This record gives sequence, C-alpha cells and structure tokens, in this order.
Amino acid sequence: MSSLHSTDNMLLTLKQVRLALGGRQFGPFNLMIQPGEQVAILGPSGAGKSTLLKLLARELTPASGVAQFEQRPLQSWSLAALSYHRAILPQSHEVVFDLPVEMVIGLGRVARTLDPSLPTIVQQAATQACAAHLLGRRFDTLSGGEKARVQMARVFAQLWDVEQGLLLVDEPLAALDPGLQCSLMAAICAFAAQRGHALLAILHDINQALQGFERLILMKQGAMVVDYPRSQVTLPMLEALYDVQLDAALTDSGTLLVAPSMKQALSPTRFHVWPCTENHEDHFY
Ligand SMILES: Nc1ncnc2c1ncn2[C@@H]1O[C@H](COP(=O)(O)OP(=O)(O)OP(=O)(O)O)[C@@H](O)[C@H]1O
Repeated sequence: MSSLHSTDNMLLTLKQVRLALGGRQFGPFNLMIQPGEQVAILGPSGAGKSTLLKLLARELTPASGVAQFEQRPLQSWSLAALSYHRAILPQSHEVVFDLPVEMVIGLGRVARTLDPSLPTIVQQAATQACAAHLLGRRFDTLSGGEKARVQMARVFAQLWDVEQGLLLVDEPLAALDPGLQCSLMAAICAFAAQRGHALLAILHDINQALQGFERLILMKQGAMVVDYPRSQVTLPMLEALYDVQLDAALTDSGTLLVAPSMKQALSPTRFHVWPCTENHEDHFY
C-alpha cells in the first residue's frame, strides 16, 4: 500500500485532511500518489469523489491537515503554476460561449503566453481523444459524447509537453457508447503512461476500474474506506460499497466481469441519508 512508501518522492500527499461543505464533513483523507501511478476511484453517488478530486486540484481548501503537491503545500501553488503540472477534467463541462472546437482544446494551454506549438498540439490532442473529426465544428453544436471527447482533448493539450504531472478525471466515460468508452479509457491511460503522469480517475464502471487500474480507492459517505491494490479488492467490498448484490463471471479469455444482480430488488437501504454529524473514521470495513 502507498502508506508504506516514504513521502520524499511522492507527487501528492494528503495527511489527515478534512473538509466541510454544506454541513457535511469529508475525510480525514490520507493519501500518497507516486509519479506515474494510475488509480481508480469508485463509490456511490454522493460519496464525495468529486469533492476529493477538487481538493487535489486545489479548487477546494482543506479545513485541516496537510496537502502537498511535489513536496510543497498545495495551497502555496498559484493556479497558473499548478496548471503546468496538473490538469482536471470536471464532471460537467459546458462552455458559455459558442466557441470553435480548436479554441476549447486550446483553452488547456491558456496559461502559456508564448506557445508556438499550440496548433500542432491541439491537432495531436484531438487525435489522442478520438476527436480529430470534430475540429472545425462549433462546440455548442456537438453531442454530449462529442463534447466529452473535446474536453478530454483540452486536458491532453494542457499536459501534452509536460512530464510527471497529475491528471485528474471525473467520470470521463459517462457520455460515451461502449466502444468509445474502451477507446478513450485506453487513450487516457496511454497518454498518462507515455509522459509519466499520475492518473486519478473517478469511474462508475466497475469493470473499467478492475481491468485498467492496479490500485483502487473506494469512497463512501465522505471518506476513503479502502485504498488497495486491485488484487486485494474483493466482491464483498464492492457489494458493501454500493449496497447491491453483484454477480461475477470469468470470460473465456480470463477476464473477470462484475455486474449488479438483476434478480435483486432495489433495497431501501441503498438510499439511506448521510448524517452530517457522523464520525467518518468508522467507515473502514
Ligand atoms: N459546494 C457544496 N455545498 C454543499 N454540499 C456539497 C457541495 N459540493 C458537494 N456537496 C455535497 O457533498 C456530497 C458529495 O458530493 P460529490 O459531488 O463529491 O459526490 P460524488 O461522489 O462525486 O457523486 P456523483 O457520483 O453523484 O458525482 C453530495 O451530497 C453533495 O450534494
């Protein structure tokens, strides 16, 4: 587990980080991410996954604890300086103005005043995100899945010529058909691996997480309940995470597939209320 590593070479470190939003308590978060690590974050809706990602992106300020990026306090980084090292794909990504696709992708590099390679990088990033055919279109005329790929290209463009950065993606596959989900997930992992970027990906697809990631973080009710290598994550852990019975099957090629059991009626306990005053240290199981 990451907790066994020294903090010296860590890209990202959270120690006892807590956060309060709208009366809810998040954390304490203890997390260490090494350069180049690829980690999937799973959890039910409202578990706090996006909140954790925003914290890591320096969009939210911890109430207490230590948050470091490249061994410096996260809050001491200016957003401009940080944008050279980390990029985030948020869950929703509407653009207010009717911008050309090229300009939306180029927004990833807006912090760079001199950027002679911008047109080349925009083209290459669009290709990597399966969005090259959308160049020349207006962003507001695109479908949901097309917009998602253009926004992924924007994130690729931001870290295109950077090494050992941090890529944070929040449900990057949500608007995509199954074929595109596989292509884009592979493209994101390859993009990060080629440059040594660490990748933290919030996913709702358990199979994408199990097949593509070596380390899984499971979140529930504002806390990280599990941070394990994939091989140590069990079906009962996933069932407890989502309060749902899961069926598992091994394909002919040896791939494990997991799906909610369709025989099980929806349990009312799935929709329990998250008490604001709960002690979040009690969630480990
Ligand atoms: N700014 C805020 N003010 C008040 N409550 C907030 C705020 N941001 C998030 N929350 C609440 O915190 C909880 C966690 O939200 P978050 O977006 O992190 O969940 P999530 O795990 O990403 O969910 P989903 O899978 O549905 O996207 C939710 O109940 C949400 O309503």
